[in-house]
Amino acid sequence: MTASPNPLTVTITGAAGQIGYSLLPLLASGSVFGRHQPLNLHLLEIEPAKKALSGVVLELEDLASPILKSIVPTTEAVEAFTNCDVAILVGAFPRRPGMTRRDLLSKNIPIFSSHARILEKVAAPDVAILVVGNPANTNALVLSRAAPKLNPRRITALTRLDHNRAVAAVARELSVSVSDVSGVAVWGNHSSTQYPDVTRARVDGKPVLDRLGGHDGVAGQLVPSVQKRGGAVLDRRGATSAMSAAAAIADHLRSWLVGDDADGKHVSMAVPSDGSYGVKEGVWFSFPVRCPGGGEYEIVQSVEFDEFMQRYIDATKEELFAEREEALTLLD
Ligand SMILES: NC(=O)C1=CN([C@@H]2O[C@H](COP(=O)(O)OP(=O)(O)OC[C@H]3O[C@@H](n4cnc5c(N)ncnc54)[C@H](O)[C@@H]3O)[C@@H](O)[C@H]2O)C=CC1
Ligand SMILES: O=C([O-])CC(=O)C(=O)O
Repeated sequence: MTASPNPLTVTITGAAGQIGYSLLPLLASGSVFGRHQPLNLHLLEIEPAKKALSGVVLELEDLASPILKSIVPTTEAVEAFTNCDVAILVGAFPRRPGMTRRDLLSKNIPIFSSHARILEKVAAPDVAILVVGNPANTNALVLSRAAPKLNPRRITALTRLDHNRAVAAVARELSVSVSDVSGVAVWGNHSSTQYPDVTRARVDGKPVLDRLGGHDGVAGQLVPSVQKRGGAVLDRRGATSAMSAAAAIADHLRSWLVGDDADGKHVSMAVPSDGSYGVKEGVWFSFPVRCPGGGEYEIVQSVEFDEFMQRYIDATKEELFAEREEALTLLD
């Protein structure tokens, strides 16, 4: 996506929530779509958050951003999604204590299917959609089922936060700069079954698995620490990750829609499975992808699985197909 003199219309749902609050300044500063790309921001919230949203709008105005051409706060999804080029779907029903993933799904299916139907009708025809609200992978599937006219390749879900967590963990462990780390990928679901694969990690192009403790070392420490990182933040902050989630949304959109991986590194993104690596079609699965920019992506095809890796992939794949079955039952 090269900067266009025409404003890009970006819709953020759940805009007055914690992630919205950290994401909006990144958008307004131009650090996502570029400092010369004018933006219209459409901010969707639910009625109880209307007043808080109006406060967020005051702050957005006070950023005095030269690229913000208009700000539309609304509680009407049709108004929010009309002509939108990019939809960032953050607004979701939150997980409450004691809720299972099925309970969470049943609360979120109506939200994502109703947004899907409206997006299909009123958004720009090639709207690019990023699903953030949890359970993100399966909400993306629900969205696609409810809006069959939307191109599934234009619907992605966020696992870049997990990817960034894994890259940062390798860098910390080896006391190197994150920019020297490559070859890390996150596979599967944005949940504790995700597989953050650091077995192919490289620093300055050299393999580092041995320095990370080999298969046993990473299975005992680094992998579970990335899988449970969201819980660790929740435990200390008393709230879920928001600053790092917003930064990951910015990274995801930049890679996917602008294209910033010219240095040859791949990134991780949940995209519709196409049979790659034995993941049958029908779920949004996180794969390593390369993004040339302009909304294209290619799943990296060259990774060889050993038994160690296959076990993790099977576990996260099974969870996603089980979530799919539950979602399809609830959708019927
Ligand atoms: N995929 C990922 O890596 C991550 C996903 N998340 C998920 O992102 C979501 C949002 O997180 P936070 O901003 O921290 O939550 P939050 O609760 O602070 O904000 C969510 C906002 O969504 C709004 N909302 C609820 N239903 C809505 C609807 N139907 N339409 C429009 N807005 C609606 C709420 O009023 C609230 O302001 C959660 O589902 C969370 O689990 C959070 C971190 C990482
Ligand atoms: O469970 C949540 O809402 C937070 C989350 O996804 C994460 O931190 O990865």
